[in-house]
Amino acid sequence: MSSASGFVNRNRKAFNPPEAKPLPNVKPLKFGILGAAAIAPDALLTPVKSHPEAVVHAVAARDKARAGAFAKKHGIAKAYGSYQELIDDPEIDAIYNPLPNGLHYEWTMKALAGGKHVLLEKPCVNTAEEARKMFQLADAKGLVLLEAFHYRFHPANHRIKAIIDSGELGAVKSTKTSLTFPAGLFKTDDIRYNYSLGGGALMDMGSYTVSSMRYFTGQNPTQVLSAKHELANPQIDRRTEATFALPGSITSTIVCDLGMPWKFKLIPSMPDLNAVITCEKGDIKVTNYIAPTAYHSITVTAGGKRRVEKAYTFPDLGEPWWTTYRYQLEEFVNKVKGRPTRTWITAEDSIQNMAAIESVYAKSGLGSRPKSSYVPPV
Ligand SMILES: NC(=O)C1=CN([C@@H]2O[C@H](COP(=O)(O)OP(=O)(O)OC[C@H]3O[C@@H](n4cnc5c(N)ncnc54)[C@H](OP(=O)(O)O)[C@@H]3O)[C@@H](O)[C@H]2O)C=CC1
Ligand SMILES: O=C1OC[C@@H](O)[C@H](O)[C@H]1O
Repeated sequence: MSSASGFVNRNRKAFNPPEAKPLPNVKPLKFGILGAAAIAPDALLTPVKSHPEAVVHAVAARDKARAGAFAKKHGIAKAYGSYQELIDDPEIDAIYNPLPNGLHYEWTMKALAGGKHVLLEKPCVNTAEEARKMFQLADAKGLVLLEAFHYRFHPANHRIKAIIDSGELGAVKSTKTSLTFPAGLFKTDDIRYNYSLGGGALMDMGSYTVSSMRYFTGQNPTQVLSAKHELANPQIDRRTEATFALPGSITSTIVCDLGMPWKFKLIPSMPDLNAVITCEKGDIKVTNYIAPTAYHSITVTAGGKRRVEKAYTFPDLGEPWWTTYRYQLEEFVNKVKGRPTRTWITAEDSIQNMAAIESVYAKSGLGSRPKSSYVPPV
């Protein structure tokens, strides 16, 4: 297939996937969604269509009419006017939590207390301490809790990691992971610009740049060497650039931006969705590690030679049109059903990611996003 027709076919099917037939004699995993959030269609509603063992059974919104309209639009059986009512629905097995970051802790704790598995949007909470408490509760209850770092589940990112781990290029010396978008994508009243809801570029786009830095190097940072923000308001970073020291004399740079100013106020700046991993004997340049289904390239340069790789499927799993979210759903269902998973984001991984994010805010002086005021019952 030519790369142009491959691009068109992949992206057409990614948004309109062929529908899977339910498996005979298998009880599907029933999801409930907290909030009629903008990300829910891409992250869960479309992926479940091609999964034979998952359905979205209910949605809750603070306003019942909003939940009803969302349910009607997406063919969801039930709509609730409060999040707790949905958690209390005995038919629901798993909660998808795409609430603003500052509400992740409270509603994930409540969902776990209600005996539900949770697929939780990134970043998992506002602080590492809250992350630890949440994963402790999941563990104590024997429930699955996954921070939805969907990019990790895609074969392209597995391939990058495999090239690094093969030793072909020698030890990693430095990395740069970026995620920047031009101004105009998010309005000024967006949750991302709201401090009390856990906003900030580093929390939003930056959580991926920190996560991918930690994934590609296989290390947690030991020190923040520099942290620089451009502010949208006194507490909110519109852009963050930071450098870290990691074990093995690795230096890593992250760059994230919620809205880069347009050039001459006329030309939108190009998004940067790229990663560069520089090793002793060569380097890997990745375009679009974050949504590789759309397109991506993995360019490996070593010993005067250059090759370009792509990976849309695993040899034994996936379709070229499977999105990162579809691969993630596959593993979430596997985990809940007690089957082996090839990719997982562990509790410690999520906790360390939050710790690294907080360390940047501490270095710059901007400070961590506020802890939740929710106190779980003893
Ligand atoms: N995995 C991914 O690719 C992406 C993940 N995300 C993550 O998903 C989460 C939601 O992002 P997104 O869908 O863009 O956000 P939205 O603003 O579209 O949705 C957030 C939802 O939170 C609910 N909510 C509850 N309390 C508040 C409040 N005080 N203010 C505003 N909303 C409130 C609203 O639900 P209600 O319907 O009840 O009013 C709303 O639907 C974030 O954690 C973000 O980081 C976002 C985009 C991409
Ligand atoms: O998770 C996300 O991924 C894509 C971005 O557009 C968005 O801001 C972010 O929340």
